[in-house]
Amino acid sequence: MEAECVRVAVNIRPLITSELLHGCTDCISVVPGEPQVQIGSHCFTYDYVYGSTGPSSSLIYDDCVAPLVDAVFHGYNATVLAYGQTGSGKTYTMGTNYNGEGSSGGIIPKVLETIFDRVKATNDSTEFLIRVSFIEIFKEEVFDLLDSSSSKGDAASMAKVAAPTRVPIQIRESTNGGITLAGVTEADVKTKDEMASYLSSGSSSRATGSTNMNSQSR
Ligand SMILES: Nc1ncnc2c1ncn2[C@@H]1O[C@H](COP(=O)(O)OP(=O)(O)OP(=O)(O)O)[C@@H](O)[C@H]1O
Repeated sequence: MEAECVRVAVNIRPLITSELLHGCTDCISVVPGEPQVQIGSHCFTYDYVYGSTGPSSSLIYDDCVAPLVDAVFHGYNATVLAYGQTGSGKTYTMGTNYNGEGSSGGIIPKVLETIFDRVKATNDSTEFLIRVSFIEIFKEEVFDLLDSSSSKGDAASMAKVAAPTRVPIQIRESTNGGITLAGVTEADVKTKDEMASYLSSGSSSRATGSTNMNSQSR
């Protein structure tokens, strides 16, 4: 593991069709050979920069995520957090909309694949228990996306809205100071396909507001 507990990578997405049609041009450039970007006269340095004229985005998993999956098998906890304004490419980068078909370059599908390949390759005397939860924080409330009793968003609509009947779950602090999500679904999964199907059904329950910047997302 690297010495830093938190490492930050920037993934610069290419301009999407609607931006090209509006005559937009890139506002960000990568400083050659450096994990640094330049916007106007300002430079920002990160641990990694991908996309645009920098290293290919396909390297993100191997550089940033594979060491975390490996650490999980050694008893560590790991988090991959995508952060950015609407339409900046979080869903694409994470592969959240992956439905199990074909291959996706996203981070989550690759994590699923690695976990199950590793379990398969591990000595039969080791028992693994893999559970999956999928939650959404929407307008400061937490929703369980794997709760089958909650209504789903209207998948046919381009502009999905929060289903009004969804009941938020409570965030609680346990006696040992840990944070728990009261009653959140923790589904046991035994195969990659099973895990991908939870990802797919959970994704379809997300309450995604359509904005000018992400109306192409799906
Ligand atoms: N690296 C990339 N290469 C090509 N297209 C990309 C890339 N990243 C994002 N896109 C495209 O840009 C659009 C917006 O991306 P995405 O939906 O992932 O944004 P988001 O940050 O998840 O938005 P929101 O917060 O509104 O959900 C989509 O059409 C997506 O396919």
